[in-house]
Order: sequence, then C-alpha cells, then structure tokens
Amino acid sequence: SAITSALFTEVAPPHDTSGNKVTIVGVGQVGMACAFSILTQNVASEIVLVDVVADKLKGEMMDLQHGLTFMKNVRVNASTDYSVTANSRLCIVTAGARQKEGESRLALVQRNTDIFKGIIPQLVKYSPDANLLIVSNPVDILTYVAWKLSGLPHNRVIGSGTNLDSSRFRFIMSQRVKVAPNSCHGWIIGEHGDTSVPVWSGVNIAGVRLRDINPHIGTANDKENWKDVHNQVVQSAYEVIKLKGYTSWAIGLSVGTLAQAILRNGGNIHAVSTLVKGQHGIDKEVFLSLPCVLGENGVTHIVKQPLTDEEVAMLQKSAKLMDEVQSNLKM
Ligand SMILES: NC(=O)c1ccc[n+]([C@@H]2O[C@H](COP(=O)([O-])OP(=O)(O)OC[C@H]3O[C@@H](n4cnc5c(N)ncnc54)[C@H](O)[C@@H]3O)[C@@H](O)[C@H]2O)c1
Ligand SMILES: O=C1N[C@](c2ccsc2)(c2cccc(Oc3ccc(F)cc3)n2)CC(O)=C1Sc1ccccc1Cl
Repeated sequence: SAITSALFTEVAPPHDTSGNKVTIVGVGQVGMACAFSILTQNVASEIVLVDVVADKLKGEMMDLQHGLTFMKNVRVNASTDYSVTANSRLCIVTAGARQKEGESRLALVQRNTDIFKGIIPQLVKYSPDANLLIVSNPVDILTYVAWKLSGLPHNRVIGSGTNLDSSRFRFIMSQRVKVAPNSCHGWIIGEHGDTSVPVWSGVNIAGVRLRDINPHIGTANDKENWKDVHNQVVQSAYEVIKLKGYTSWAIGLSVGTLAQAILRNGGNIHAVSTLVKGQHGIDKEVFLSLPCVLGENGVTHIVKQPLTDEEVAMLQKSAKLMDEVQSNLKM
C-alpha cells in the first residue's frame, strides 16, 4: 500500500512462519486455557488454532489477537484448514467428544479415535518434525492412538498423563503442610484419572521423605490418613465438574509448562504419558505416566523409580486393561 511503501524499504522477503510455532487443535475450554497459558508464559512465537466449528474458532482467534499489544512478539492465527499448522514444533490436541451421560469409556474412546483419524495424519503431513502432546481423554489410550496414526517415533508422541493428577496431589499436600505447592514434592504415575498410582516413597519436602517420619504413610493403618490426599485428587476433579461444568485452568497451566520444557529443550522432568513397554515388567505397547525428561526431541529419558510390589501391580493392571481396550479399537 502507499503507506507501507512510504514507510518501509523491503530488504528481504519475510518468512511466513516463525521458529517457535505451536498448534492447538480444539478451541474448547481446555484448548483455550492451553493457548492462554502458552501465550502468557511466552512459550511460543506463534500460536495456531484449529477446530471444526469455524465461528467459534474465528472468535477465539480474534479475542486473543486483540490482547497481543500486551504481550511480547507472539502471532496468533487460526483456520479449519490444516495447512495453517505447517512447520509447527509442537502440536497440542485437545479436540474430542465429551463423555455422554451413561456412555462407557470404551464408547468414548472409539468416538475420539475416529475424530483423531481426521486430525493426526493432517498434523504430521504439515509438521513431520513436530512433537505431539495429547490432552484429550482417555488421554493414555488416545496417546497410543495418536502414536499409531502418526507413524512418529514414540518419544515424540506424549500424553499430558498424570501431570495434572500430580499437580493436584502437590496442591492438596501443600494445604496440609501449609507451605507453597511448588515446595511440596510427590509423583503420581500410571493411568490418568481414577486409577492413578501415588508413589508414597517419593513424597518429600526439601528432600525429607514423609515416609521416614510416618512409615505408615499411604497405607490403611496411617493415623494421619495421607491416603486421603490421593482420594481428594480424584474427588476434586468430579467436584470441579459439578461446580463449573468442566476443568480448564489447571490443565492449561500444566500444558503450558510441558510445552515450555519441550520447546526450550529444558530437560525438565514431568510425569507424562509415554510408551512404557519394558518398564516395571510391562510387556505391552501401552502409554502410562512415569517421570520423563522432556526436551525438543520429546521424551529423552524415563526415570527408573524404585516402586513397591503393590505400585508395580497397579501399573501392570492398568497396562493389561488398556491393552485389551486398544485391541478392540477400530483404528
Ligand atoms: N488429560 C487431562 O488431564 C484432561 C483434563 C481436562 C480435560 N481433558 C480432556 O480434554 C478434552 C477437551 O475438553 P474440553 O472441556 O475442552 O471439551 P470441549 O467440548 O469444550 O472442547 C472440545 C473441542 O474440540 C473440538 N472438536 C471436536 N471434534 C473436532 C475435530 N474433529 N477437529 C478439531 N476440533 C474438534 C470441538 O469443536 C470443541 O471446540 C476432553 O477429552 C477432556 O476430557 C483432559
Ligand atoms: O479434571 C478433569 N476433568 C475431566 C473432565 C473435563 C471436562 S469433562 C470431564 C473429568 C473430571 C472427572 C471425571 C472425568 O472422567 C474421565 C473420563 C475419561 C478419562 F479418560 C479420564 C477421566 N473427567 C477430565 C479429566 O481427565 C480431569 S483430570 C481427573 C479426572 C478424574 C480423576 C482424576 C483426575 Cl486428575
């Protein structure tokens, strides 16, 4: 235009994409909480949104764009066409159908698997070098589905897994001990949701293991009933749903932190869902959460936590059940 030609002398053609591009598929409650978290934590230089509902997609894009003057150099774009996602370094998938009243989790899995058949190949077509971060539920099985549909190496297909479970555990623990949540340490591993596994031997504050103070911690005969902390992790998920109808902010902050570890090649360790065949006696191709080192090549290492026989048995039970569900899926 007359203004831009009066304003600028072009030196070289600008690239149409930036170095730190993140795609988010699904602009529902979770997807937009992830977008806002990534935007405000300055994780990405470009955020691209994809959804099938065009009006909501454009509205969410515009609403974020109108706030960009308050942020550092971030671009926000959106389209129902996956070509807009080209050259993403990280693709986050929050798309999916919600569990219907009385719907079995297996039925939900098949519905979301069918949705993934239209998403995952498109993401890989335009960003073959990207990491995939799966959030949609059931997240462990859908991370397996995404891995199979993508053809990517398993280290680059990650599920948010028990990252949110672990964060809720640490917060509830902090309320008991009355110190900051990020100074309370504990790892929840295994299957995300109702059947996750708290590793009581690792629960510590400043390296002081609570089990060394209370040897019964996490057991039925613990007078302080620390086992209830894990029960509250599950109950609080249902309570938030009952109170506000969905959950968003905690999972959004969790995903923002995982995205930062991956995009900054941070080497940070988080409980995320990864291929656990060969770990803790598991011989099935299933994804469960263990403490993983995260960087730009996805999961680079798995921490070999010493676990009790009971903890190993719970992991193996989840692995068996998930393998059965996966074998019944029409991929
Ligand atoms: N892993 C976790 O810890 C965790 C925590 C909370 C929620 N979740 C899961 O995240 C998912 C999203 O939750 P929500 O509350 O945002 O749901 P939502 O219904 O608000 O949003 C889902 C979005 O996906 C979109 N969508 C549906 N089919 C699509 C397709 N084929 N392509 C692109 N987009 C599509 C919908 O249009 C909608 O905007 C659910 O599966 C939920 O269970 C996981
Ligand atoms: O906080 C959350 N909100 C959820 C949700 C979000 C929108 S609709 C339902 C939610 C809550 C309760 C049960 C529930 O049921 C499912 C259904 C499928 C599934 F694979 C996992 C849980 N889902 C999704 C979800 O995974 C969480 S985290 C969570 C859930 C249960 C126990 C412990 C935790 Cl840490």
